[in-house]
Amino acid sequence: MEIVDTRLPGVKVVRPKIHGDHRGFFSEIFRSEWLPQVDFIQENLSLSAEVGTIRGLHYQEPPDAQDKLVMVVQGAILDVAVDLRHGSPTFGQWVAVELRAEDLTQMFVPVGFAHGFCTLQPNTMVLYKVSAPYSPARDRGILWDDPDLGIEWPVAPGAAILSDKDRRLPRLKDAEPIFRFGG
Ligand SMILES: Cc1cn([C@H]2C[C@H](O)[C@@H](COP(=O)(O)OP(=O)(O)O[C@H]3O[C@@H](C)C(=O)[C@@H](O)[C@H]3O)O2)c(=O)[nH]c1=O
Repeated sequence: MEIVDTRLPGVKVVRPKIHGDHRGFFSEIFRSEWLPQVDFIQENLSLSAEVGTIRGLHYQEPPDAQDKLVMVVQGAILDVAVDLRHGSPTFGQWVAVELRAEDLTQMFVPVGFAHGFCTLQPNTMVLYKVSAPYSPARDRGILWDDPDLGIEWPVAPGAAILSDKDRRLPRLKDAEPIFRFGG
């Protein structure tokens, strides 16, 4: 297993060791000691049928703000985290990592960041642990194509498949400031 930092401090890439043999492979995809500061309490699985499906950019308000550890068990995604912490040197910046079922690469997205992804293959299944329970009342988001973010999504403008909820999300500049850097 290898954990590497990304250009956004706090967002990490986790690469589990894959033990291949004539049957297939075995892999430890999570150990609590890898992320000792985090206590995951819920696990989610989503299936996106079409290439170019975008889910995001999502976060929950405290006290139900969530750390997330995201992986793909079928297909592939471009996984994105955006720094929402006001006062952070990287506020409004994003990082994107390709996660593929073949290599089991994972992205750790801590509290204070929005999370979203775009599917790169049909029938992509994303499995992710979260450190706080789902709270519809505290569910928030930022518009996926907010021009102030400039995220380079791998889908042509107009071709993205989105939920109605995600189409109506605010831009970062219009979102309530919730997270403060260092607080
Ligand atoms: C996220 C979530 C949704 N739901 C329900 C609500 C709704 O009826 C249905 C679909 O919900 P959504 O449209 O919010 O699902 P989705 O757009 O896949 O939301 C997810 O997107 C990714 C990017 C994340 O980071 C997650 O935290 C989560 O926000 O599932 C739960 O019951 N528990 C949950 O934890």
